[in-house]
Amino acid sequence: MELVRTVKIDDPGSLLEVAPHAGATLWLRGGDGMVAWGEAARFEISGPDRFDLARRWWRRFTAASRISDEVERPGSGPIMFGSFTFDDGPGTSVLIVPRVVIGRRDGIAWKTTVGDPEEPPRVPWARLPHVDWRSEPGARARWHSAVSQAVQDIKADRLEKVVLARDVRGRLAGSFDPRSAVARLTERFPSCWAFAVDGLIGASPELLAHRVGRDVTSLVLAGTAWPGGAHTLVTPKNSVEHSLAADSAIAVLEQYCDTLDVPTPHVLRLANVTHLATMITGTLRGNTDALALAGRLHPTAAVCGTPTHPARELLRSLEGLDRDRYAAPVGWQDSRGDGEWCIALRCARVSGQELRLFAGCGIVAGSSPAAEWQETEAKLGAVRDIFGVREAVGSF
Ligand SMILES: C=C(O[C@@H]1C=C(C(=O)O)C=C[C@H]1O)C(=O)O
Repeated sequence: MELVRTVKIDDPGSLLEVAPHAGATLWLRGGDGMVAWGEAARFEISGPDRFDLARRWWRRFTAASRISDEVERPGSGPIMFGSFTFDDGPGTSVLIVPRVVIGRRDGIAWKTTVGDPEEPPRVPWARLPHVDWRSEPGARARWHSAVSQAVQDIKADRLEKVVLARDVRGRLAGSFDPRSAVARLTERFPSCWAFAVDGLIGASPELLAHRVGRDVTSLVLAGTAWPGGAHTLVTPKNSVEHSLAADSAIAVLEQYCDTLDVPTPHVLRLANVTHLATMITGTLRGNTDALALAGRLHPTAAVCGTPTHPARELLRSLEGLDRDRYAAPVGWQDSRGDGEWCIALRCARVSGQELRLFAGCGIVAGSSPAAEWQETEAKLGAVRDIFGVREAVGSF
């Protein structure tokens, strides 16, 4: 039985600077969050039951741990980070229990250790390498025909909305250090959740499920405008796209919450795009954990469509894409069941020297292929642009 110990520590300063090497797990927002390293346990799963299997495994892990936690806040004590696949298959979802976690939230900082880990050597940050982007002949034509087909299906009342996505691949010309990538992302997207979990890096603006005790929050985004493209965010098309996404989250959260507050949508401004956003808050009826909520919410109509099943079938046939861990829950959970699960958007999967970026957008009856292409380009810019910036920002 391993001892999981959390102690209060002095403010560590920049959390990113504390991460000792490029293999660290990172979860940051507005300067706070957690950095973690080492692996006390790892669990890989696939299939339609992946969320329930993950929760069961996590319950067993925490039940088998001896816990000493002098902080007792969300994220302290035993914690796992996870990244799930969008689809039931192929691909694996992963949970990682780090050996060491340094966290900070609301002015309180802590260190959690599992067992008695050795201090790893500190490896200086590597600059972000040059990327050779792969040219994709025919990608634009394929996109146009997929969007046109989706619009036809929607006009023929086969469904109301489908979210179509595409990927862009590149080859890294040198070694990749997620600390450098996340540093750039947090600078450019301070209101987003910047992460590096098992080779998935990104800065997501969309919170699928956040649970602290009985309080639940879900930030639903859908409806996008971007500089040089669609200037107007509040249009009938975007309002339809948005309300379908919000409704899909409300329909699930209603089943678990005694009270639910759904304000009118607000405008979320990011460096590359603006979104219509609805911040749903609720009070849980029972003790549903954050990952259970995320698993039930996934996939919302922000990343799949309405109704869910036909949209999922249509996107699968039109995209010709393995979404891998894009557009699926990424986040963390502690032993109390508190946690923070985002939708992995504005992200890239790094494996070896290969880099794969993803972006998608909601298609409704009023969508045009050219505008939706531009929308994916604006969203892809979130990660693509960090490779174009050459100045150092951390301790390289
Ligand atoms: C699918 C993505 O984004 C989602 C789709 C949006 C839209 O269609 O307007 C907006 C925000 C996200 O919910 C993505 O970034 O890849």
